[in-house]
Amino acid sequence: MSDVFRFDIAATDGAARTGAISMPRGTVRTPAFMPVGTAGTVKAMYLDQVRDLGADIILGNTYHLMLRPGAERVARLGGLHDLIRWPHPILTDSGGFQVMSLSGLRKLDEQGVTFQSHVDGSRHHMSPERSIEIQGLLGSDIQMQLDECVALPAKRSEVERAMDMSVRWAERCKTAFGDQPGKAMFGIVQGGDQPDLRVKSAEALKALDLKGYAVGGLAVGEPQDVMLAMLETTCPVLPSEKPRYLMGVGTPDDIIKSVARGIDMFDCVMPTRAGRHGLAFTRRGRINLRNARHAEDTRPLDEESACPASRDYSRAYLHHLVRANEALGGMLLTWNNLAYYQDLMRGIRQAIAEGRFADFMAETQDEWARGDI
Ligand SMILES: CNc1nc2cc3c(=O)[nH]c(N)nc3c(CCO)c2[nH]1
Repeated sequence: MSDVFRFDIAATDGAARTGAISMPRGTVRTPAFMPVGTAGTVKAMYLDQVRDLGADIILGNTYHLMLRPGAERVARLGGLHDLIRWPHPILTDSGGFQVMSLSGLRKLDEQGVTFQSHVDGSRHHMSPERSIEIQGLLGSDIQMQLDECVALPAKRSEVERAMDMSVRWAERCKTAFGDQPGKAMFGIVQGGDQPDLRVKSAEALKALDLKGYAVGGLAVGEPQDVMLAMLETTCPVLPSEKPRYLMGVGTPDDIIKSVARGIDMFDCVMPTRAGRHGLAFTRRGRINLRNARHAEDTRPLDEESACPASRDYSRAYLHHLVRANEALGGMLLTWNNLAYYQDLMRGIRQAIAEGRFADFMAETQDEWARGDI
């Protein structure tokens, strides 16, 4: 396998781009949605199914995997790809976001984050260097810098402090990552809802000449229009020939509007988490299968879908499974939701390639607006 990491843009339509990221373990068609495989599994799915739905890459988490089974143990077992039997690209988040949202007793300073494991209470310290070392032990193809994501709303001084430190951590992560042909370390733009801080962060990371750039610090409680405004501020500053990854986003509407502003990659727990809670994403919007109105509805979620979970099972049966809290309910709805997300990404890529993305956006939003069938 060649040791090249490269991003080729095949077509653009306004600020939207479609193309492919080529890596030794495979090619990622963009815009891409990355199913979240937090602890080495996309919950309630077999990874063969995930692949068959069209996913080219999945996301893993440094925080979860360093705590259990442990980064050195994963390395001794041959790395994450062999362990979970996913030979395609894996992107790993650096752990900072998860530490701040999951762990106890955490302290963050220039050296890194110190925290207590939510698994067994053990204490850990993670520096930017250690985060990159862990991602290397896991065998990650795209490694994220360690950063500090500030929840919004936040004081400007807090946002600025975290943004400046994240830039310094990006420099340390670049040094720690070194030169790994075929792999990439992405910087993460911070700056909260402050346009000038977003520009400062993007300019500083651009100067590091990294292989890709994430837009972080969003999908943390701000309204969608604030998120989109930050993309309009940030994307034009980032190098157009490098991939742009919007972290933690989002709903289908978030995704389509973010693609229109220049984003190439997404990850979000929504399709998988919502599936486990009885929610189905469809071309006509969201359906809560717990609702009694589905109890005798013999229609499938979407008879036009290629996914068996969407096409072959009645809403009545899905309603029963959800109400009975049966594992199969979460499995089928997760399968349906990931199928819908990958179908949406495929439609987005085709529309951009054919220069009809604006029409595609309008048609898709009209279908959602028509509401539940
Ligand atoms: C659900 N919303 C969300 N916003 C995020 C923002 C960040 C961020 O700013 N930095 C890092 N490292 N990860 C982030 C993640 C986890 C990945 O999905 C986020 N997830």
